[in-house]
Amino acid sequence: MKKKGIEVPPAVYRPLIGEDGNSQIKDAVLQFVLGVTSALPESVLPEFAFAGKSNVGKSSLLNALVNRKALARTSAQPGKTQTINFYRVNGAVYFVDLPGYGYASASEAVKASWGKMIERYLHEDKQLRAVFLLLDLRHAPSENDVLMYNWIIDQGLPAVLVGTKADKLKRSQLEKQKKLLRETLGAPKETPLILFSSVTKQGREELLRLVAEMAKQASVRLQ
Ligand SMILES: Nc1nc2c(ncn2[C@@H]2O[C@H](COP(=O)(O)OP(=O)(O)OP(=O)(O)O)[C@@H](O)[C@H]2O)c(=O)[nH]1
Ligand SMILES: [Mg+2]
Repeated sequence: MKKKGIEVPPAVYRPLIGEDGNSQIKDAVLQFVLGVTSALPESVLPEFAFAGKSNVGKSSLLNALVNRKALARTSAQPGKTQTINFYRVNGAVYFVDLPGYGYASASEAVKASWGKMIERYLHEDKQLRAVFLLLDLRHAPSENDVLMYNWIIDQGLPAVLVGTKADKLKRSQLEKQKKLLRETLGAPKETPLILFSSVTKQGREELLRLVAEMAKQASVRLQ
């Protein structure tokens, strides 16, 4: 398969987060948009993908991370993001916004082609360092969430669990949900689980620290 020849400027590494915990993100741009038949970009920067059910808050989380209101389009209606969108951040990493799964109103054919597109990206992309799996803290993980989690692990990729919409729950409920998420997915305690809210920005610093740390490490893929 012919890959798109894409010029990537030499990475001028700028940290994503300062010692004081403040964001050091100065620029975030949409660089590639992949459709069902697009070739994967030949990127040289580490990539971090955000996966999860439609409406779980992937695009909102991305905006919160880079401190922009509407860089990634969000919507109260599920099925907003329909392509794989690569955002280059600080010239150092890509944040990759994936279409959501489990979007009930999409036709079977559309669901199948999105599924294949996501699967191909997660399976073939060489720069992918980790997949952040987003789970709505108000619900138990779905069958699709469990499948996705296992699929990430089977690909030999590090998974990071992110419980979203933390602002909607009380502290006591949060602890219960954390336990439920881990148990349902069968995730070991070594797998990070971050509570996140794009409204209060809870979890933002923790998530950026994790990305910054993983960006420094060599690719983990055996391929
Ligand atoms: N209260 C609250 N609402 C949120 C949060 N994150 C996202 N939302 C809302 O949830 C809805 C879906 O958010 P998106 O970011 O578009 O979700 P998505 O996962 O990108 O959805 P798809 O692109 O359809 O897969 C929007 O109405 C957001 O405003 C959060 O942390 N707290
Ligand atoms: Mg989206």
